[in-house]
Amino acid sequence: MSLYHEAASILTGPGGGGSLKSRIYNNRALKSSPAHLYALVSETIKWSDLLREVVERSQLLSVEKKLTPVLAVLLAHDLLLRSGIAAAASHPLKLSITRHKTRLNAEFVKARLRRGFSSIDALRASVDLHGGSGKALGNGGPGEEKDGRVPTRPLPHPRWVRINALRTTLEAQLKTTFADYSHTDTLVSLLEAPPTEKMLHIDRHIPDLLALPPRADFTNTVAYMQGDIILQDKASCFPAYLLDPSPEDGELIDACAAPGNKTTHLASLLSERRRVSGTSTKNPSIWALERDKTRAETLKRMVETAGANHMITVKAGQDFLRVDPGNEVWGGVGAILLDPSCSGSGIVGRDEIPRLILPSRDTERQAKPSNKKKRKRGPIHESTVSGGSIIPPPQDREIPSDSITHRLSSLSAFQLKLILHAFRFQSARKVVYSTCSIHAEENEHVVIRALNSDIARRRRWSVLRREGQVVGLRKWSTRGTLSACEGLESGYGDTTEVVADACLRCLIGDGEGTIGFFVVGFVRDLTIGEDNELAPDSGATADCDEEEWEGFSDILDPELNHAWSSSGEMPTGKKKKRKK
Ligand SMILES: C[S@@+](CC[C@H](N)C(=O)[O-])C[C@H]1O[C@@H](n2cnc3c(N)ncnc32)[C@H](O)[C@@H]1O
Repeated sequence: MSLYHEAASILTGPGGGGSLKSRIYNNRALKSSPAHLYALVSETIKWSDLLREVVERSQLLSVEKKLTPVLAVLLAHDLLLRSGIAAAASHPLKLSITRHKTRLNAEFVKARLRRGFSSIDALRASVDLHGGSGKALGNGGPGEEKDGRVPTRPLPHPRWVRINALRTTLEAQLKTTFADYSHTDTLVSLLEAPPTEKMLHIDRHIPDLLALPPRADFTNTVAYMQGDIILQDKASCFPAYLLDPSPEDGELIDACAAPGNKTTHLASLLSERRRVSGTSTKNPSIWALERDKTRAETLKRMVETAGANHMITVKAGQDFLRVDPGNEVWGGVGAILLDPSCSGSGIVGRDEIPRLILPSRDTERQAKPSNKKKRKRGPIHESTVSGGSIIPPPQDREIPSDSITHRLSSLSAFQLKLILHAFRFQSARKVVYSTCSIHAEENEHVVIRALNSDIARRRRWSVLRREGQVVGLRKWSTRGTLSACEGLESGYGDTTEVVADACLRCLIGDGEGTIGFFVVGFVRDLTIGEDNELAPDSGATADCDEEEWEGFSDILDPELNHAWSSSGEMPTGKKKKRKK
């Protein structure tokens, strides 16, 4: 049996327990060198997300009928990432892949560029850092276009705690809940300290945000139970802070609100601004829209616990796309926060298990997305390698073959629709859009399409430039990926560089302790009227079909430091068991 057939049998055969390494090294029936086999299998798993894409786009499997998806990714790995196929020149496996070398190479280059990497070395560094080509997607390489800084080793994820200004102050919490904590100036020293150390770091970008050691648990504290403190990842605090809500904005909409982290953050920021400016109003000024009625219940409870009932009106079951922006009810809305469902690829922990992702043979479907609505899809892996041990694919589960590319394309179409819909609100002058995705398709590409839209040009929407951003985020150094921002149509006022610099990205594992995240602001110049040269707005987005696949909603997990869980776990004083 060749090296590749042996590797394929390891990847698709029954697990049998033990680590991947021990299973290879202890298997005396294998003919290939264990070191060679282990390197091939583990590296192919790491690169499989990208290799899957290359194989699918080259249509290799529809031509080479004898190749299985596993063999295809193994061979593509050696052809594209190593020195070539380890087999005799006339070996049928070698021939089956080398005759497609040119096309595979071209698709490999495109896949690299789609992820925003200018060189193979930068892509390799990111894949090594993140342990996979899926996680590296769209990151633009950690620091690649910034300062070439690639962290040498991953640091643990801190616990982030947001102080809720509706109920308390940072000073009060430092004197009570965190009274016996020492302070450190740097996040790195906090993360390098023993996990039991009572230490905190006051964040330098987001006001009222604290970093605590990864294992710190506050869910039993009075402050947590009464909503004085909220567990919320740092990146998740960017959108409300970037929107910078002020009394002059009038009313605000949080269009995709549940479970309510960003809604309550908006309320906290706004109440602080009101307090400082002496503006007082008893009227609610934030509309929290949530399409999913069950999730809206969690939202309501979160709003209540945060003490924000007097500021927030929850519209349970309300689809933002079904709201008429011209209706007078919304006439006072000056700012909109959009944090829609996304692929969730930036969420730490969700994708920690390295997975073998295999290509589909169904290239016809790849070329033409199905029109079926709302089909939820499962994971696209066949085998899962957990902590180095192989878990065979569940026998009773259909193995869906849809590609990530199609998921991203339907998600991004939906995300764009939401932005264009927000642009239609008569008095809106600020929109913030965010995702917990690392994919450029859901981030910079959506921004460019939004800026190129008729409605943006007609109503004079542009990006919120870096110099106009709140001070903490102006200082944030990781910006949008330049190459992913190309494609601005002529006539748009800002350059690609300005747009990329306006976008903010959070990277996993770059030492800042965030999940993978993207956020951008749009602003509208109300001093000049609409551009009537352009065709009148048809309002068409509201009538469009829903997206095919909804993607992840911000499933909040106390273990991962994302506020309360989507199952509705709230600070009741009793810990409920979460469903896994
Ligand atoms: C990523 S989550 C939002 C997380 C929330 N912003 C937070 O920070 O807690 C996306 C939410 O948007 C909701 N959603 C998706 N499409 C929507 C739409 N068209 N109108 C209203 N809500 C929508 C989903 O049900 C989901 O609860």
